[in-house]
Amino acid sequence: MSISIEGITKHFGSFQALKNISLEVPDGQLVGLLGPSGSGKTTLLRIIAGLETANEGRILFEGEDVTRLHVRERRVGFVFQHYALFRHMTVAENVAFGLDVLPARQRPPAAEIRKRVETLLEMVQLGHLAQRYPSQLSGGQKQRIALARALSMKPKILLLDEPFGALDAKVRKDLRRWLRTLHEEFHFTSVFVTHDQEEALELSDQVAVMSAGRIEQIDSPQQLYAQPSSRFVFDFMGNVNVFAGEADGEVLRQGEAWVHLPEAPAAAQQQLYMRSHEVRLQSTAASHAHLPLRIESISLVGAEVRLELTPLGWHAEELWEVGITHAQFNSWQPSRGDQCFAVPQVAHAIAVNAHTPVTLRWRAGEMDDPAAMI
Ligand SMILES: Nc1ncnc2c1ncn2[C@@H]1O[C@H](COP(=O)(O)OP(=O)(O)OP(=O)(O)O)[C@@H](O)[C@H]1O
Repeated sequence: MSISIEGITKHFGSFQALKNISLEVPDGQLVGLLGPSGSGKTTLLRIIAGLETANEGRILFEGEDVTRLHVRERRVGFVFQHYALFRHMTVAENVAFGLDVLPARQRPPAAEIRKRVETLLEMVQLGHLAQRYPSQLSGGQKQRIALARALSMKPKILLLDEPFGALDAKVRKDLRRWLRTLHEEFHFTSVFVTHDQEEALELSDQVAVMSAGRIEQIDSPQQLYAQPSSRFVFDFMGNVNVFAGEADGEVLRQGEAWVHLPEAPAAAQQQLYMRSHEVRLQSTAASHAHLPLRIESISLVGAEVRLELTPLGWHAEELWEVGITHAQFNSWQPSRGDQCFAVPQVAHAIAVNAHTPVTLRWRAGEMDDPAAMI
């Protein structure tokens, strides 16, 4: 079932929490609402659910206007960060709860409810815990039960508010993978809230990045990462290396550092944003960039070796961070205090008062000195 969000505005007194939000969630998609605390994610989710009313705008499910429908009539499933299971009920009773309390006319026969609960518990792989009480479950298990309970009403739409927020990193990762599988198998449409960019990128078909009550960008995870449409999205999507300089023709300079841009920029004051994988390190400067750095720290992070670097003879607000492979690390054998040069492969230029970055690429070949490559 598709969800259309059309021009939603929400005020709390004089404070405007949502500013003209529009978003299309196609049938069967999983859409993540990503943004810092207070950006309006939960408020938007509650408006979709019918737990909160908007001041302006409409919500449509499969083309039908549900803006004025009561939460019960919208028939959506919810999962919240805090599992909210009933402590005095067993796992099976918790999952059956929504069905048990239906008016007699709508309630399925007891045998069917039992069967449905069994199927749901199998689905979340917790059939063997049916007779336990919530206090006897781990956090991850409780959250799976909460999900089974939300699915007991066979919702076509499932809304999740930081569903894995309170769990440790390993359990979160397992649950994400498992939610994705469930989603594909049962084909519901989901909107979930998170402030964790890794979670949003891993789970979503589309991510809506929110900031101060607005949607900054809606895109697939790949597109969002490759082509952030604003400075805010860039900053929010994880570590980024910044070189701020003054353009002199095609050359951007600051202190002893310079970068020869593929073309002269429109404005003199520019910032180049480069993600860790868009920069290489060399033992000498490349022909198009002179960005000397000193190694501050070296840490092994899973499959890569991450270096933190300080600019030498120029300034950056934050340390630079570049990842290299273990093979590169082993042949180079760098130590703290060693010097090297950053070589941008791709950079995103943002003029000082501008909002939207321009992506710059240097032609391979003119870029690297093979002898100096690390
Ligand atoms: N009932 C309310 N009354 C007044 N202000 C509210 C109310 N609910 C939310 N707000 C305000 O609206 C803004 C958006 O809140 P919301 O909970 O939607 O943000 P969020 O992005 O989900 O944040 P978080 O990640 O911290 O949960 C916040 O500034 C919040 O203080």
